[in-house]
Amino acid sequence: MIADDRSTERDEACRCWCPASKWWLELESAEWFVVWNTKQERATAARACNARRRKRNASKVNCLIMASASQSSTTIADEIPVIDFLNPDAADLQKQIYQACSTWGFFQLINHQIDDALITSFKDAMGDFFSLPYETKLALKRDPVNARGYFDDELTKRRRDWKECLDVGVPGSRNWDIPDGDDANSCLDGYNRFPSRKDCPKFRDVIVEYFDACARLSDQLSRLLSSALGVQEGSEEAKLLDRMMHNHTSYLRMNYYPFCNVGSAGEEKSNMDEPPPLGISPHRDAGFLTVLLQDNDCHSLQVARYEDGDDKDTDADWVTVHPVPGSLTINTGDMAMIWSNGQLRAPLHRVLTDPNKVRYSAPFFYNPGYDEFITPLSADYETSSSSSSTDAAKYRPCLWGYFRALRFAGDLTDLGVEIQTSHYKVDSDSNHPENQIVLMGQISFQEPFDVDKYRQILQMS
Ligand SMILES: O=C(O)CCC(=O)C(=O)O
Ligand SMILES: [Fe+2]
Repeated sequence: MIADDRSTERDEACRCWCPASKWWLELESAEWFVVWNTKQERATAARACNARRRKRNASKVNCLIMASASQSSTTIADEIPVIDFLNPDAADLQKQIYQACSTWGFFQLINHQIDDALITSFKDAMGDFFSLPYETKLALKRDPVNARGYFDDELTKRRRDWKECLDVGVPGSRNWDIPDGDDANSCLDGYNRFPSRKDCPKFRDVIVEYFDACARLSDQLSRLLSSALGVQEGSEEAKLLDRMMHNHTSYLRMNYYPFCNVGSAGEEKSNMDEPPPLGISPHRDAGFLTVLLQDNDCHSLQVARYEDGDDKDTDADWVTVHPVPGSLTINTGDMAMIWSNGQLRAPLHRVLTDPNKVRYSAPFFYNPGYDEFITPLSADYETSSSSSSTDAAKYRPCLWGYFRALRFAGDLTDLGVEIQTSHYKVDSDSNHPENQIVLMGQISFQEPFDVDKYRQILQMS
């Protein structure tokens, strides 16, 4: 049984609150409550609900499926692969990573070799930062000409997230010793804004050390993925990764999710007749891969489960990613999906809010150089028949600096539809592949991108 005692007070429409998913359920009949105790029953319920939703052309039954996934999360979470980085069998390690990234797009990495003491200091540093007075954090606020810094007003897929963040990225000079605001440090994403040493004495040193450790780990993971995809070391195709090691444009995001006792319209919990807001709305990470440090106490990250060959975003079946103690959660992003011609998945995921607990997390986004055109590996733009020795390319080349600038613009301000990899599918009629060339002629990747200045071109796509 998943609903708490409020379920006994269901109204005509059989609405009830599901504490497991923290979501309202709209049900047509009470028998739906009891069918979710096993995975098999849950799958049957999901199929029946989908059929019912299609028939009624309604969106509400979605909630039922989301809730059912997290209800049985103790068993389902076990299915997100746990991979041991110290596996002595290199071929087996590659295979496991490939399998995880081509199905779930997520796995949990144990024995990742980032020091426990560093992780503890990093978590303490995050806690210190987010406990600063709001005005102190606000003084570091990001803006339309600097993507880095503090913010609490991010939009994901045009909806405001329930979180506070601080973004710190690799300096333009690639040298952490040069002062953050120095011209040498500016790049498309702007420049870093750290709290003062007076406010957070050890913060900068700890963040830089953790950042560098994540970059090294990301490089190792990318190479394992690349070998698993059959890319030969030293080959032309491997060069993207060689360059990425030196020209990556990664950033580390520190997330703080306050507990949430309001509905989506901001009313008090007692009056709530809307589902609560989300910590982060469903999205895919834009870069190559993400190294995520999760919160051991508050488990709110959910990933969409896909059936074989299924690539739909609607009707997602959500599975909670309970962090294995000591692990880092890894997922592949949009650029890995394009690069692998769709063999690796950029998984849809979201973060729930919690009515009682705060949560901290820190994704490190490992991103290519701004000027890289990410192109499907060993794929051919001429090939249309499956009898050819190379696969037909599924995506057109994607300029990372353009994709990143547009994603940032969409996080900051509502531009209409957010840029997605689907806009680069060979059969898409989107203007992005052409617009990226136009924009490339107008901007410099060594200068902060100005969202307001290029608003017109951003909205053209
Ligand atoms: O907080 C989390 O666990 C995930 C965060 C996330 O998905 C993101 O910041 O892109
Ligand atoms: Fe994410």
